Amino acid sequence: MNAESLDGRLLFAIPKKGRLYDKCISLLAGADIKFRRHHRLDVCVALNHNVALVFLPASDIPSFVGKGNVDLGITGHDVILEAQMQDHVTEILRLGFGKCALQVQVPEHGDIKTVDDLAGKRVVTSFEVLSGEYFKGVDQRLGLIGEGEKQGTKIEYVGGSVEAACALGLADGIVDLVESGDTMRAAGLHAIATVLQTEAVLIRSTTPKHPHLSPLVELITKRIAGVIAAEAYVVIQYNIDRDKLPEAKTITPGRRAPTVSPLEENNWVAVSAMVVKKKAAETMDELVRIGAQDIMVFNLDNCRV
Ligand SMILES: Nc1ncnc2c1ncn2[C@@H]1O[C@H](COP(=O)(O)OP(=O)(O)OP(=O)(O)O)[C@@H](O)[C@H]1O
Ligand SMILES: O=P(O)(O)OC[C@H]1O[C@H](OP(=O)(O)OP(=O)(O)O)[C@H](O)[C@@H]1O
Repeated sequence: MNAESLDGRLLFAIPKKGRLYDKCISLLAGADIKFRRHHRLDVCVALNHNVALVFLPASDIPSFVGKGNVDLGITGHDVILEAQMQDHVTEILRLGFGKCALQVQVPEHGDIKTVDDLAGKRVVTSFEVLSGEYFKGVDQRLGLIGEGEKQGTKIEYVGGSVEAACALGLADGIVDLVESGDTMRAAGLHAIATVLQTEAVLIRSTTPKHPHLSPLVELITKRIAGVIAAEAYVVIQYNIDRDKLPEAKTITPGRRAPTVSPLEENNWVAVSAMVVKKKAAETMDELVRIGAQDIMVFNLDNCRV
């Protein structure tokens, strides 16, 4: 790989490992962005687009995109705020994975029960900016900073294994990401407040360095949006008496409108519509209740919405 082979290509940053990696790789496949990554190389050109993929730590992606070094990226909403890049990057698409919450946690059986109890004590985190802002608000409200002798909450950075900090005597509480809560519970902690909800997002620079690449950014965005929608929706198809159609349409309104076709049977129609995958079973129950028959549900491989 040399610098010339990247010339003129759209640079697209992907997390090189961690929680977002696998999902990003399957999104690229769904969007038909083909690449062959050589062992240990963090940059590779796409085989079928004017794109080069750059594999970076998720937490570095906001500043690479924000400063215009790369044109497009996938990372967590949380790390954009932590890198203070929210004014420099535009979140163009929420991706529906990497969903978790940044939470304040304390030992389950300790004396500290609330955020106010923790204020003024020691907090360990990998999110020192977001935690600092959060506790600044708490400290101000409690009068711990500003006038007088009292001390504000002490925020200390660690790069990983944050959940061990209380047991090791380094902290009275921590601020860390929680998805299932397994890590938190295994460490004997529980959450007492939520700082932020987050998920993975597709981002571009707010002031792009290569505006001529905008059509390619839009094409990739539409393809990725299609992959996300295909994962979130199913197609439901059923037959129903035409007299029940108004009710059926309220149960399956589709994204724009349901497709209704006449059947070769007096007064019966076939209906098909996109339905949110999570609500498919519930929707089928409601259709059965109003007399629908031959109800079928199909997964989508891909779509454009
Ligand atoms: N348990 C989780 N569930 C869902 N999303 C998560 C979870 N943990 C982290 N994320 C999301 O993934 C992003 C990257 O976190 P991750 O811990 O995978 O990154 P990393 O620090 O680059 O990897 P590693 O911890 O292996 O060094 C986070 O900023 C967050 O947006
Ligand atoms: O609520 P849970 O489902 O248990 O997920 C939360 C854990 O996931 C993340 O770490 P990860 O496992 O990605 O590893 P890391 O600590 O090396 O970042 C996060 O830092 C928590 O430790």
